[in-house]
Amino acid sequence: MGALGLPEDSFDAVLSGVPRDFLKLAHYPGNTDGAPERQGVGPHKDSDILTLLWQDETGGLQVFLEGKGWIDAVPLKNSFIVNVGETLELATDGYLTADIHQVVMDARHTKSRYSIPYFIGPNLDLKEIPILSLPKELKDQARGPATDPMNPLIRNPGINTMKGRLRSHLGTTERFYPGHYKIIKEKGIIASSAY
Ligand SMILES: O=C(O)CCC(=O)C(=O)O
Ligand SMILES: [Fe+2]
Repeated sequence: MGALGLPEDSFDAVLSGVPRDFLKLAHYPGNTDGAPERQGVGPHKDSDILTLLWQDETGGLQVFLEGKGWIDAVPLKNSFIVNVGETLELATDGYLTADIHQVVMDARHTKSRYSIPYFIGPNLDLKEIPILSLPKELKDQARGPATDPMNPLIRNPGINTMKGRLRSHLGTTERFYPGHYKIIKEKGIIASSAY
C-alpha cells in the first residue's frame, strides 16, 4: 500500500478474515513426442490479490503483452514471479491490471515443469472489493477494470473466487454445478485456468 501512496492499513479489510490463501504444487509432464502442445494452463488472469510463483528452469510460462502477444517468462534462478490478480485490478480501478498468462508445454519443453504458485486471496466475507483512494497522479492513470465479456471481473470476492474455481476444475463443475457448467460450455464466459 505504501508503494501506492496509501496508509499501510488501507487494504486490511480485504486481507483480514478467515485464511483463504493457498499454495499449489504443479507438475506438467514434459513434451517428449514433439507435439505442438501438451497439457498446460489456458490463458487466464488469477482472481486473487497477488500470486507469488516459483518455477523451475524448464520454462513454459507465458505472459500476454498488448501489441506484442505472448512472451516467454524466462525462468530466473532464485526468483519469484509476481502476478497481479483481479482483486487488485478492481481495487485500484484498473491502475494495476491483472496480467493474462498461460502455460504452454510446446516442443521446446521436453522436461517436466514444476511450479509452486502461492495465491494470496481476498476476504471472502466482504460484500464487495472497495476501490482504494489512490493519490491523484495514480488515479489519473487508472483506466477502470477490464470489461472482457469472456471474463467478467466480479466485485463480490466470493463470487469472483468461485468463478476462478469453477473454470479451473471443469470435471468437478460438471458433476456438482451442472447449471454453471452449461453456461461455461455454451457461452464460454469463463476461460480455462488452473485457478
Ligand atoms: O504453473 C504455473 O506456472 C502457472 C499456473 C497458473 O497460472 C495458475 O495456477 O494460476
Ligand atoms: Fe495463473
